[in-house]
Amino acid sequence: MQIEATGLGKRYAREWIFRGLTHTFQSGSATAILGPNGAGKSTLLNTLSGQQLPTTGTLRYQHQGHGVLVEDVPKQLAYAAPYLELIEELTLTELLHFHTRFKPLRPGLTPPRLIELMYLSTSRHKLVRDFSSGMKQRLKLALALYADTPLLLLDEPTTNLDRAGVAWYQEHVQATLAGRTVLVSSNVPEEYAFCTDQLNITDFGAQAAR
Ligand SMILES: Nc1ncnc2c1ncn2[C@@H]1O[C@H](COP(=O)(O)OP(=O)(O)OP(=O)(O)O)[C@@H](O)[C@H]1O
Repeated sequence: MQIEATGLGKRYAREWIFRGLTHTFQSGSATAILGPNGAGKSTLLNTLSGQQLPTTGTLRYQHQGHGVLVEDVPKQLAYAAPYLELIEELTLTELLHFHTRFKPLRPGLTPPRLIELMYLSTSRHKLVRDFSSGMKQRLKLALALYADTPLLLLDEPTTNLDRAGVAWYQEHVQATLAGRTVLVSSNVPEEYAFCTDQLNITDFGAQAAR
């Protein structure tokens, strides 16, 4: 999916978070959105994906040569972020069956196979509430990485992951990149080493916006 932002700006009350962003995220590209804590990376991801309205500017979306309305973007989007919750009162198997009714997995991939890919076979009947924070993060990432969507947003993807978890993320993000537009909000180089483009929010963030 291609996202074309023109003169994009976002303000909360009197505070501009970013302003004057004109940039095209090409179909099939992977872009790291960089900047210090509080610079506005998550706000930008949420604005680019149509989940928050911009204060100024316009966004246009295209997929396979056709325009996509902003209200249809959520269907085309997979998103993993620390502030997005899992349904914790379900078991892992129940959650995968429920979630994938709305956000199907890539063709040929089944929930049992996804459980194997996450190395969570022994926890398949465990309540998600009882998962460790690293297990929950691996689950959030797997649901996003292996969703059949042309747009993938990853906000601080290695939050709560140990070394093995980071290596798992790097392997599986690489395996699921092809044909997708990927945006990664990050401060950690190992999270976005695969990205071909970088956008530093401080170039059009709060400081620049004043
Ligand atoms: N709903 C909101 N209302 C008011 N201010 C907000 C809201 N959401 C975020 N902000 C402010 O916008 C600024 C940018 O926050 P944001 O979470 O986008 O930054 P970030 O770069 O993702 O930070 P971090 O790296 O710490 O996750 C912060 O000053 C934050 O307080």
